[in-house]
Formats: sequence, structure tokens, C-alpha cells
Amino acid sequence: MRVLVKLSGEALSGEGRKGFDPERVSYLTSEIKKVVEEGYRVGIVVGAGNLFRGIELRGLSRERADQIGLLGTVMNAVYLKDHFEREGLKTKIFSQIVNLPDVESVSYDSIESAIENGFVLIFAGGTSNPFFTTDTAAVLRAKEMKAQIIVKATKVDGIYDKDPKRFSDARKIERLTFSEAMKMRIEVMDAEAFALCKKLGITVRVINFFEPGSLLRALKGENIGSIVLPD
Ligand SMILES: Nc1ncnc2c1ncn2[C@@H]1O[C@H](COP(=O)(O)OP(=O)(O)OP(=O)(O)O)[C@@H](O)[C@H]1O
Ligand SMILES: O=c1ccn([C@@H]2O[C@H](COP(=O)(O)O)[C@@H](O)[C@H]2O)c(=O)[nH]1
Repeated sequence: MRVLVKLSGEALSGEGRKGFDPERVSYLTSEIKKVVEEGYRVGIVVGAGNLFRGIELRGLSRERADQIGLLGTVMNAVYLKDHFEREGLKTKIFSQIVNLPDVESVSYDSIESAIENGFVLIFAGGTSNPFFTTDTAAVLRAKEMKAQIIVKATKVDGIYDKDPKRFSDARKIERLTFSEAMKMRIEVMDAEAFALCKKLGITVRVINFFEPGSLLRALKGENIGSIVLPD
């Protein structure tokens, strides 16, 4: 089974923190290793909330702020590759936005060959365009690697009728469709990403990545977090 894991940048720093926390990265690496050892083929789209989010950079044009955000995703990818390889996970980074020795340009043939050869794939540089987020990139890359599911690995344990970090009376919704998610203006992923999932027929499960074993349990079909299904 092929899975695209959308990792929040904060998985590398700890919630609400910036930079890299080696303990968090070591935990993240062990969670990915567990699923690789079970035979799952893994692609990762990593965000950059631990470094830069374009919208948070004041005094810059949005285009330039987003370019800085995009470069943050590349930094995270290079950081993760180093940690993954120390733990014996063969890893390749794909991106369209930089020319670095550790980064390959995206091609369907090289993606397929890397998956077939047991590499973990890290897709960096989002969609390559400003005004998007890595959620939308996750959907595009999931389609390109023929993933059966996207797991959004985040800091909340599923989808709620409103943001559970802001509203203590938020109610969890275990199962919904993309149309329902868009109608309810659910913000756990951006609307562009939900619309693309609906169009491409890709399922998303939202889990709390900070709960040990949650990724593997989700892939084994346990009913954890929330699932969003094509209509
Ligand atoms: N209805 C909702 N249900 C669940 N979570 C929600 C909802 N609305 C907003 N959120 C928020 O969405 C956030 C999930 O996004 P997260 O920070 O993981 O992703 P990201 O922005 O893609 O990552 P990054 O840290 O890399 O920018 C959570 O912090 C959660 O509080
Ligand atoms: O397609 C994309 C993806 C991302 N960006 C910029 O990068 C940062 C970090 O991504 P997150 O998804 O927020 O973690 C984002 O805030 C944008 O500034 C982009 O421009 N295009």
C-alpha cells in the first residue's frame, strides 16, 4: 500500500515552537520507520510552519514571503533525509524549486523507480508556486505517487466542527465528505486541497501525529482521527 504523509513543519520542532528539536525528529523518524518496516511505501510532503509561513512574514510581498516559505520546506526535507538515513531509511528528496546535490527533480519515472526500490520519498518545495500551501502539494504528490490515502499528521486528533485549539466546545466529526468539509469551511486543510481531493477521488485521514503509533494504526485501518471521503 502506498501512503502520502502530510507532515506539519511543527512535527520537527514541537507544537508552537520554531526550528528543529532533535528529540521530536528522532520520534518522527521512528514513527516513519515503523510503517516502512511493515511494508508500506511512503511519500512525505513536509510543511514549514517550524521555519517560515509566508502569511506570517510581515513587510514583504506575499510572493517573496511564500518563496521563503517554500525554501523552508526544502530545509526541512534535507534535515529529515539526514536523520532518516542515519536510522537506515533510504531516502530521496524530490523538488522542482532548487538545484542541490541532495535533491532530484520531479519525474514520474524517477518517483516510480524510487518507490519500487524501497526509498522513502520526501517532496519539498510545495506546489512550486506562491499562494498555495503544502496541503495542496500533498494532494498533487499523492496522485503522482499513486497513493491510496493521504494521512494528515498534525497536532489535533481529527476534524472538529470548529478549530479545537480555539474552541473548547468543538465537537469531533469522525467521518465526512469533501463537499461537507468545504460547506462547513473546515480549516484543518485549505479549501484548494479539499477541492482537489474531491476532484481526484483521494481519501484523507487526519490524525494526531504526536500520539505514538498513530500513523501505523491509521494505515492498518483502525478508526482513529477523522476520515474525509470523496462524495
Ligand atoms: N475544524 C477543524 N478541525 C480540526 N483542526 C482544525 C480545524 N480548524 C482549524 N484547525 C487547525 O488546523 C491545524 C492543522 O494544521 P497544521 O498546523 O498541522 O498544518 P499545517 O499548517 O499544514 O502545518 P505547518 O505547521 O507546517 O504550517 C491545527 O492546528 C488545528 O488547530
Ligand atoms: O505550494 C506552496 C506551499 C507552500 N508555500 C509556502 O511555504 C509555507 C510553508 O508551507 P505550510 O503548508 O504553511 O507549512 C507556506 O506558508 C507558504 O508561504 C507556497 O508558497 N506554496
